[in-house]
Amino acid sequence: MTMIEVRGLTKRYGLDTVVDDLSFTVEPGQVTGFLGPNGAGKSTTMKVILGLAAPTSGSVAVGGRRYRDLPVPLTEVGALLDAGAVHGARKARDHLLALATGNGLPRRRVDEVLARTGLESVAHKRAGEFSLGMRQRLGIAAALLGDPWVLIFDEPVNGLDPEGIRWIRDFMRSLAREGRAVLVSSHLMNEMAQTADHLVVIGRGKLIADTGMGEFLRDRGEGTVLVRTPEAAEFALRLTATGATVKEGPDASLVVSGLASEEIGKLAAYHGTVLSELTPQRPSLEDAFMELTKDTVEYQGATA
Ligand SMILES: Nc1ncnc2c1ncn2[C@@H]1O[C@H](COP(=O)(O)OP(=O)(O)OP(=O)(O)O)[C@@H](O)[C@H]1O
Repeated sequence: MTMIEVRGLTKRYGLDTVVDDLSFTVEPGQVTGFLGPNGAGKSTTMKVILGLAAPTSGSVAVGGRRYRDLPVPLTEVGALLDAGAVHGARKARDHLLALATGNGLPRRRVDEVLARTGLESVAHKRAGEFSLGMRQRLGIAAALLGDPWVLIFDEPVNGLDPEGIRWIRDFMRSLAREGRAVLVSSHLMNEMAQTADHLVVIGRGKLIADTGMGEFLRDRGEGTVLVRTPEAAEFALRLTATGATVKEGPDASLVVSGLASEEIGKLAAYHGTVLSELTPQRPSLEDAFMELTKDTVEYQGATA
């Protein structure tokens, strides 16, 4: 069953069309990356899904229903929009308890989500004393209170250190493995490549791409292979003879395209060529994303 369905969504603020006839779906059991440059309309779309902003036209459904028709919304969809939103003077556990009782959810859920997000030992600390990473965990704990099948995270890794980023990434993947639908926004392609199974890319409120992550990576080229050998010139000739394209890389290395690393290794073995490095290079996702969205970036620098 499709968990989030956005159909022909348009949102205008005054004369500005912030979301423009946008349609996409978010499926269960996977992380869907919602990607776009700053100001593309990601947060606005998420707010409409969560009933925090009304669509100008079009529709959004969560589990087949509009947000406002969900009897207990927290049990259907949880969201992390702004980690700073927690009242700083409140203790973490009290914050979650207030949310649980206010929404008619069992109190035991508070301890369950504290455990799940690794916050048990700081449950009695004030949220104001939390680091950004801890505040994000608290926000995620709140989103999970109602054990919802749909989760929405707006730029959850912004400003986090590598450990915090890794934690959130693994957490989102574990939620998807449980069969939940996870929609997560970012303006960083590389971040998405490590997290998302599916990609929805928007620019200036319009859909630019809606594709599986694997498909996106394949379409953006096979990538290249970095090769180092003391016999660079000779091996380069052998490579080009097979139809591969060879360019000079950093420090006298070779950058090979059109031939997989396994084939390059076999070729070297056949000719008795010593290789000191054979490294497949990931296609530059950030470049692919910039290329995709370049016409939609609102404010380009003078040199762009
Ligand atoms: N309440 C509002 N009133 C008027 N304009 C708004 C409002 N909310 C958002 N906007 C405008 O809508 C556009 C899209 O904003 P939005 O926050 O949805 O983009 P975004 O893709 O989430 O970007 P970012 O990554 O910068 O948060 C921006 O130009 C923003 O100024």
